[in-house]
Amino acid sequence: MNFINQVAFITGAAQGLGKAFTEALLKKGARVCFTDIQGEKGQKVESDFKGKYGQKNVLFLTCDVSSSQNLKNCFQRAVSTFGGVDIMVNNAGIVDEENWKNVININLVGALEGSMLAIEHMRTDKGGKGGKIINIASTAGLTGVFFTPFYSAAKFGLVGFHRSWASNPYIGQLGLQFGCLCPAFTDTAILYPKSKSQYDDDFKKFIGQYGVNKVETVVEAFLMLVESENCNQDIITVTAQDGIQYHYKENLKKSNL
Ligand SMILES: NC(=O)C1=CN([C@@H]2O[C@H](COP(=O)(O)OP(=O)(O)OC[C@H]3O[C@@H](n4cnc5c(N)ncnc54)[C@H](O)[C@@H]3O)[C@@H](O)[C@H]2O)C=CC1
Ligand SMILES: CCCCCC(=O)CC\C=C/C=C/C=C/[C@@H](O)[C@@H](O)CCCC(=O)O
Repeated sequence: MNFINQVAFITGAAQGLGKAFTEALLKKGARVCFTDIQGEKGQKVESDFKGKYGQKNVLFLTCDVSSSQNLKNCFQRAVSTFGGVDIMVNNAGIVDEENWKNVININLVGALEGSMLAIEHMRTDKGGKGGKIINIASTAGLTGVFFTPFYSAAKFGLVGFHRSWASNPYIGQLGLQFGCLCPAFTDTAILYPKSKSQYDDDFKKFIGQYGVNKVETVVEAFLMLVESENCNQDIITVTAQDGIQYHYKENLKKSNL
């Protein structure tokens, strides 16, 4: 599938998974507005991507998802630059258990606000063209994680929001699809939080036991959601042990996640 005429908006995308999702969509012909709180880093990536994928297909905006106004302005800028947004990817996230209200504001509130901007823009009963809202949660949103309870709480909240919207019986009439990606540990900077914790050794043991996903595998799972004719209600997990696994509403109930 190619994404010619499709426009994506991605948060937290100057590095890591968001950057890789941005490049994967650009390679397939989409136009992408990618955003991040790290302005300088994002601008360097923008210049690289513009060279590879075309000046008119790429836009970087400095954006802090914990600021409602900043996120709204950036979303509107993407709409006015590209003529609309078809795929919203709420990806920005942090691990910072000491400053846990930031974790809730970025990982949960930021993703909910991003989703609401996309819903209002895309819903066909309000003149939109429909679209996909992909939330990047985590397996920590499906199972408790003792060393990052606040992170896990934020991701559980995001999965709950995804499931609630995805199960809305009127979703087809609104032209919306909700897909959710839940990777386990993946080889990006987030695995190395700046602050130390009493659980660092447990964390290392955990990682040693469960392994770490390659970014490419998570990108493959992401593309399964965005390329699907209808990804609504889909939750995809990616673990080093079991690889990519689809969980539809029914079999998720039966699984132990
Ligand atoms: N790498 C992993 O093991 C896993 C990551 N995830 C999720 O994937 C998403 C992406 O994380 P990674 O690429 O792994 O980590 P990363 O740390 O490389 O990327 C996160 C990005 O979010 C940005 N960001 C942080 N605060 C922000 C804010 N207030 N506004 C906008 N952008 C902000 C950062 O600048 C960074 O570019 C996160 O939501 C994370 O929770 C989920 C499961 C596993
Ligand atoms: C089965 C759970 C999979 C969860 C996968 C993720 O979403 C990855 C989360 C990313 C990083 C976690 C890092 C944890 C580090 C620990 O050492 C922690 O105790 C450190 C907390 C440091 C802090 O408060 O900033």
